[in-house]
Amino acid sequence: MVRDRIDRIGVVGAGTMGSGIAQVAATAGYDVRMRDVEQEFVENGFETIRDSLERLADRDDLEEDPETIRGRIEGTTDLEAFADCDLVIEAVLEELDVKREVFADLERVCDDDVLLGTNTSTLSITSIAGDLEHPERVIGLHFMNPVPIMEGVEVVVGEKTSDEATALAHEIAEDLEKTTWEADDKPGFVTNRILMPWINEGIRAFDEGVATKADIDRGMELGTNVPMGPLRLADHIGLDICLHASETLHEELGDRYQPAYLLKRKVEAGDLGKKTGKGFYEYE
Ligand SMILES: NC(=O)c1ccc[n+]([C@@H]2O[C@H](COP(=O)([O-])OP(=O)(O)OC[C@H]3O[C@@H](n4cnc5c(N)ncnc54)[C@H](O)[C@@H]3O)[C@@H](O)[C@H]2O)c1
Repeated sequence: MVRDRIDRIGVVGAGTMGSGIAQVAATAGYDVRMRDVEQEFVENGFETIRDSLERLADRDDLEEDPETIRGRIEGTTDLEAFADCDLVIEAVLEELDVKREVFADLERVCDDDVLLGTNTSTLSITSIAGDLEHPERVIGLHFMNPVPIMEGVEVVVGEKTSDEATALAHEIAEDLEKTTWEADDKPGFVTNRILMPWINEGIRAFDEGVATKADIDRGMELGTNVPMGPLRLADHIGLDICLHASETLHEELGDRYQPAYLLKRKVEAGDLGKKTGKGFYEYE
């Protein structure tokens, strides 16, 4: 059984994705509790939300004023704040042990009929829910970055996820003005299974001198009608995140998912893409 009346949504993690999920939930009219481990991280999350709402308001993309939307989000470091949430979405670090711990805590604090979503990019939903008493209400709700802009949400169905939980996950995502597709709990789901080898091949093509980085990106943008070529997209995602996702897929799916050498070297050098000002390109 999962509760289908959702008034209050909990978000675990106030980082890039957690703050975005909190923002779209509040924009859709839900009360939101956004939790991180330190107050400073909660404040950073609010700053990201403030900037994003202001940009959307400047473009006339909001139906309410930013302050009203922002006022629906309560920031906290207290786990017990999730006790009266009707749905909780986890967006903490991409580490299986950390996520399993978060879900064990959520199972303790939340009622048994509360749907629990994870925003994992590559980890198995079945493993995340493995030790729980009620794994049937755990599902992948894989939002894309940046959450307020990207329309898609990948719904990932674990071995034990119930049909009822799956139907509710689609419904909620659509209520947040997103469009969903569904994937089985196989490594990388649809998106990262196909995206990560594409990015790695773009990096190898650059490393092996097939073309300049600008021409690799231009070739893929104009030649295949994607908005960003592989090197520019990797910089936007973060090269450390691409490497981590590629390593997880490599472990699960074998050699065809081996990360490119140059991706590893860039991460070792601390050139992580747009967020550090330098990846394959330089940023102001
Ligand atoms: N960044 C992306 O492009 C992207 C896209 C899709 C999915 N994801 C996935 O979303 C998840 C979050 O990624 P992110 O980029 O937002 O990471 P992030 O590092 O920006 O944020 C993670 C936040 O979680 C917090 N945290 C860690 N343990 C916690 C706990 N026990 N309770 C509460 N908060 C905790 C951290 O302090 C941090 O603020 C990951 O699983 C990632 O794979 C990321």
